[in-house]
Amino acid sequence: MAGDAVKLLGAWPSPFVMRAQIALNLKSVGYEFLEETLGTKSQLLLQSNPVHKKIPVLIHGDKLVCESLIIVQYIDEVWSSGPGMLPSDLYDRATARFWAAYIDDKWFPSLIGIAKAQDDGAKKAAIEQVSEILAVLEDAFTKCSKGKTFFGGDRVGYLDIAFGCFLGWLRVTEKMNGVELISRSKTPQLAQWAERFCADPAVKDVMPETDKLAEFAKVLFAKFKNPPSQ
Ligand SMILES: N[C@@H](CCC(=O)N[C@@H](CS)C(=O)NCC(=O)O)C(=O)O
Repeated sequence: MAGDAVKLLGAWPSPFVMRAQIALNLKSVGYEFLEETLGTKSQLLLQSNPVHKKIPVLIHGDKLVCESLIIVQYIDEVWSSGPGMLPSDLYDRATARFWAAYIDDKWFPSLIGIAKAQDDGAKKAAIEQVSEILAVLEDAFTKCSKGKTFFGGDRVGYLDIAFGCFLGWLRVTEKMNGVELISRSKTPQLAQWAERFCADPAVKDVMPETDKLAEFAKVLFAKFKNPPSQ
């Protein structure tokens, strides 16, 4: 099973796709990347993820796995030799899953809320909300890392992947709005963690370059302001 061909249906700007890429890199699993164009849906995508019609989709032999965090756990379990991505302690595992859900439910929507804000007041409120969430995550880092370098301990793990995949979009948001969201003065632990995460060999080749992502973001965010008429 582990030896079956692996393909990943994705797109380079997608943080969710990056989760699967980092997990595959951590396990040294070779894969073919099938690039989707965001904004359109290929026949392969519609067939592979008929429920949500979203990327990423992991195609492993004849098996299809959807939803990025489920894909990360699938990769961890199928290529099980070496250290696991979730903590070995059961309570720590539950805690990592709790924070991963918080990141998808609260953190990313609030980050995107900055781009969606329609006026300066709404933008200021959205930036404040993101800062409050980052303060919560700074505290979560202290508790989860237990003095080590990553949320998962000595190496990049499940929660590092769940949160770290958004660092490119965070940098773009900082750049486009002239603000610091994660910084040594405001969130010192997250600032150091972010540097280490982006420099990790499993991450650095798949983390999009900020200027390139910013160009993509400009086009996307313009659509938030002026949605195409139906
Ligand atoms: N919960 C999903 C979210 C995936 C997602 O939102 N993917 C975006 C690309 S970043 C997508 O496919 N969007 C197309 C659409 O919403 O139609 C996951 O974790 O995999």
